[in-house]
Amino acid sequence: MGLLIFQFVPPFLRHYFPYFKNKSDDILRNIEFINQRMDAIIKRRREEIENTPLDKPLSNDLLTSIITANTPRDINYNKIDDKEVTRPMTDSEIRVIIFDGIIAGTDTTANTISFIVYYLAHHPDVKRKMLNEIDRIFQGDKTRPITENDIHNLKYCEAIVKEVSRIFSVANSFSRCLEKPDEIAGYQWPADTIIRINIDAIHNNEEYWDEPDKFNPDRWMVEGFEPKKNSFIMFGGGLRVCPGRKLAMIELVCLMVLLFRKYDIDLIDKKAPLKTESSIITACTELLVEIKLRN
Ligand code: HEM
Repeated sequence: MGLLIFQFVPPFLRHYFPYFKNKSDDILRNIEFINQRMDAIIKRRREEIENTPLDKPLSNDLLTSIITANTPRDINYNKIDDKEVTRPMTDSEIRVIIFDGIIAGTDTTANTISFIVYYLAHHPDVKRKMLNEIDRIFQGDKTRPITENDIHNLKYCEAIVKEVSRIFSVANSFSRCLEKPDEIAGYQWPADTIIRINIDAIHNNEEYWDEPDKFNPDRWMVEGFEPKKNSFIMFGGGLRVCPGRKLAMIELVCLMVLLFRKYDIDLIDKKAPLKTESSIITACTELLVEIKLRN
């Protein structure tokens, strides 16, 4: 709603029509609150970094990496000779990056894991195969940290993430604006036309996918399999492709391991349809599950 009101409701209505004014004022107050909180967090971390001697390690997290980028703490410091590209980032730039990550990277992964749980419950053969992979790699150890090597070996888990996202993508569309007039699908379009690219339609198109309606993670396991160009766009594509795609994949595969190596998760009601609501993303509105410790 926040995004939509500023995109579609003209400033006059937002400034003078009480219904829209109250809504937009509310959102602006929330943004102000979030900005202040984030600025305080950034300031505190900057101070911690500045108070840590150069030869002592820093904590290994995104905020620290962004603050130290292009400073002597950065392993790539001085490797590029362009002063504008290589200056450290200001607090407001850092805030925007972190905010973008929270906005774009929270609901997307959270809803995708819900869809994964739903599809696994409906495909016991796939779930069994996934558990075999997890048990083979972790040998029944339910607590050891997941390593980078494990992530590379969890191929079937990755195939499940891709297949769930192909058949039920959390991002249902994304947009592009034409810079100049162009022909698309046999029609002429003027410059500045906004095109919405329908991810679901492309992921379910028979021209690109064999049996598109079939939930089949094994299609991703075939040696050398690559989807046709631009036919798998869960993360968009081109210059504006999702910058969090690798992080998202790692998060989702790790979450699958953390949940399923320790717990048996099933749906309370297998006959209930997946309840969702679609706007900018498709969100899961309810998923009742039963969680038991695995033997
Ligand atoms: C399952 C998880 C995710 C999905 C399905 C997803 C999907 C997408 C899609 C479809 C786009 C539009 C790309 C385009 O226009 O070509 C996008 C953009 C973006 N995503 Fe993600 N995303 C996910 C997770 C994340 C995470 C974890 C982060 C960061 C922590 C992130 C940050 C962003 C940002 C900042 C953009 C805007 C990029 C731009 O406009 O240049 N996303 N994402």
